[in-house]
Amino acid sequence: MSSTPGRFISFEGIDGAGKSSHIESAAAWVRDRGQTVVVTREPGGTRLAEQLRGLVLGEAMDPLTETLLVFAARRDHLQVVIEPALARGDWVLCDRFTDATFAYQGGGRGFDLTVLDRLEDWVQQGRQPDLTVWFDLPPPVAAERRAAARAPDRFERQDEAFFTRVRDGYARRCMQAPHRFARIDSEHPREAVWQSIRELLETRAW
Ligand SMILES: Nc1ncnc2c1ncn2[C@@H]1O[C@H](COP(=O)(O)OP(=O)(O)O)[C@@H](O)[C@H]1O
Ligand SMILES: Cc1cn([C@H]2C[C@H](O)[C@@H](COP(=O)(O)OP(=O)(O)O)O2)c(=O)[nH]c1=O
Repeated sequence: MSSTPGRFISFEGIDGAGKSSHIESAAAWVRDRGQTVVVTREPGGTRLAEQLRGLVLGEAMDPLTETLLVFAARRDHLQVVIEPALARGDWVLCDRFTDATFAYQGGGRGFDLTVLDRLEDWVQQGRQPDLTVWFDLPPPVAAERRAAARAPDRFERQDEAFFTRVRDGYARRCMQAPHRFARIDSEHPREAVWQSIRELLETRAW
């Protein structure tokens, strides 16, 4: 049995911002405090949603198709993994959630935000993360980090202007939900970034 009710924490930011580098450390930190933790990601997190992820990251498609696929993956993920975990009292740490759709499909692709609002309502039925950690850094710095780290997927091949719109999309969501969002300056060295995350978990997640 968990000693506190579960929390749903999402990790967001443009590609190369540092989410993956910190999510396992955050999970270990929470586990050390006696909680059961589920680490998961979007698009993905279930057998079906991982298949949809492969399509979204690999196949050319129009923005509406892309949007419907990420929300279909999210629906399955919520029903199969996230809601059952929260009902058990587990903590769910999720590498990206719906803010990514507003940032990438809304900001990056220019897709209609009012349609995204409606899909969010239908798919999530009011479910939102308790805390969203937004790793923010300038697109050129993220591009340098990515270039040093891995081969690009369909999104990572986009130009700087695309990632500037994605970043602006995150900034808009942050302004709309300041109680939920926490911005971390991830241009800082890794240890400083981790320190900020730890402080955030101590003060806003517990
Ligand atoms: N604070 C940091 N300073 C410098 N490099 C970093 C920092 N955080 C992460 N990196 C490196 O940047 C690259 C992208 O980080 P990653 O965690 O994969 O980003 P994301 O999951 O947000 O796409 C990796 O090579 C990682 O080692
Ligand atoms: C969740 C989500 C992700 N994405 C994109 C952003 C990322 O470029 C990609 C996968 O995210 P991510 O897991 O961060 O990629 P990686 O494992 O390569 O670090 O999917 C969307 O466009 N919309 C969404 O709703």
